[in-house]
Amino acid sequence: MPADLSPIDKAKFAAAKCASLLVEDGMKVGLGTGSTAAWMVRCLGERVREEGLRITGVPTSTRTADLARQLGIEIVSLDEAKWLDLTIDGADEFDPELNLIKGGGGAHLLEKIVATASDRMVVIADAAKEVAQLGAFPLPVEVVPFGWQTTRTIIEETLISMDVLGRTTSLRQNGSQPFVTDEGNYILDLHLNRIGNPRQLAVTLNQIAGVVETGLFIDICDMVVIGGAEGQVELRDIAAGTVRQERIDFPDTVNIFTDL
Ligand SMILES: O=C(CO)[C@H](O)[C@H](O)COP(=O)(O)O
Repeated sequence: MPADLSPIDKAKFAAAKCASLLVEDGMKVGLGTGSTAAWMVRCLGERVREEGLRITGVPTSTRTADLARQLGIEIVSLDEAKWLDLTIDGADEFDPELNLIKGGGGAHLLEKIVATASDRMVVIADAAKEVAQLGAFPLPVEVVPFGWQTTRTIIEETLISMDVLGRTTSLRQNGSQPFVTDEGNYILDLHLNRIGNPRQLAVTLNQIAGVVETGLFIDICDMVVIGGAEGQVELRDIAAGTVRQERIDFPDTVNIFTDL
């Protein structure tokens, strides 16, 4: 087992490796964004190289596109692919109904478009992402830069009538500048602590002019693969009512991680 990987990275790797095995030859696959998704892209790259797996990937960010290209995965735009067999992505939180908060990496707009254009969305996560109720992770809301301060005020006023515990917002920064998404927008992080009704909140926020998309993914995720630091994985499919446990063997050399 590689000595230099932290327990959390081992957990992310286990989930990513397990989900990468769901990909079959000829599939069109949505490639998520973030550190867990990056492991999955590396695992798919390994399968492309070593098994000759033929897949077409649709990346959800420039970061993921760059990584996939480097690893020899053929990538196309969503417009070229049109519809996908499967999207595999990380998440910041998931609840018992597999509703999600995403957007910690600022890519949730493209991630949501890609996930909803897929037959199945599989989330890969470590156990720390599981929550009884969404909201401890600040909810990312992508907003158009034009008039963003007005949009922020309207969001804050709207939150007064919502079933949430906290109501402060912050503009995501990249150093001393606002963080800018791949689509040229800003991100407001909503510090809500607990979201009583995620479905209602998502619909309400999406009605505000200037809001492009929220990081709430409601009824989009089909299955979560939860990885553990010892290589154990749990596959939870709420709709099918199944929970499956498996074990993923870690590669026994350090190099395989750096080579992936
Ligand atoms: O939504 C995302 C990016 O927009 C990521 O999937 C989410 O932030 C999880 O990231 P990580 O796997 O690094 O914990």
